[in-house]
Amino acid sequence: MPPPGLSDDLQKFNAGGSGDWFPVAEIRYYTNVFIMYEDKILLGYKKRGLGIHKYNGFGGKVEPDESTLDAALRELKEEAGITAPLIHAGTLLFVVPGQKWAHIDIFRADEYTGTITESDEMRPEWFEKTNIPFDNMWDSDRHWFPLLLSNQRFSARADFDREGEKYIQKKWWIGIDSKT
Ligand SMILES: Nc1[nH]c(=O)nc2c1ncn2[C@H]1C[C@H](O)[C@@H](COP(=O)(O)OP(=O)(O)OP(=O)(O)O)O1
Repeated sequence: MPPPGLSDDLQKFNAGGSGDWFPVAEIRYYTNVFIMYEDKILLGYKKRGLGIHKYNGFGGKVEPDESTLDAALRELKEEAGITAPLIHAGTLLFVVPGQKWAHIDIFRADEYTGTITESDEMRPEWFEKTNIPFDNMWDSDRHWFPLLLSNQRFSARADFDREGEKYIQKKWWIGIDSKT
């Protein structure tokens, strides 16, 4: 059974961790964009803020007056200097006790236009798809990346305990979204 917050008709891909799911909280919407090209994927090294020193896709909060897709395009331009024909790849619920749930819409594209440019927030860097720096990324990503890379839509939930500045993954559940 998928955990609270995910739809009932997902096919389980993997799950792990222990304990109870954290209680329901208000949702805040975010985006995250991954650009692929041939055998490579573009990640950004985060230079400031939450997730500093981790590699991630390009993204951030959805503003009240914009669609999720518009937010994803805006963040891709702001953080990496490019634009791309984005496809919705999946969603991730990032849950930390005492905070709003982050509902992250994840997009992918296999091409882009513009010149990849470092920003104040992110330093873009290409990685071979066979050599992704999972040890230097959010811990949940290694569990859903196989679906992102194989073009299978997914919905995932990852609950993290917070210890000071550190986020420690406690429990996760990844499902394949076969509706689309
Ligand atoms: N790849 C990822 N895997 C994961 O498990 N959690 C992620 C994630 N990317 C982001 N998160 C979580 C961390 C954070 O709580 C939330 C939003 O993170 P972001 O880095 O996108 O947002 P920012 O706070 O930088 O937003 P902006 O200031 O609008 O750029 O989602």
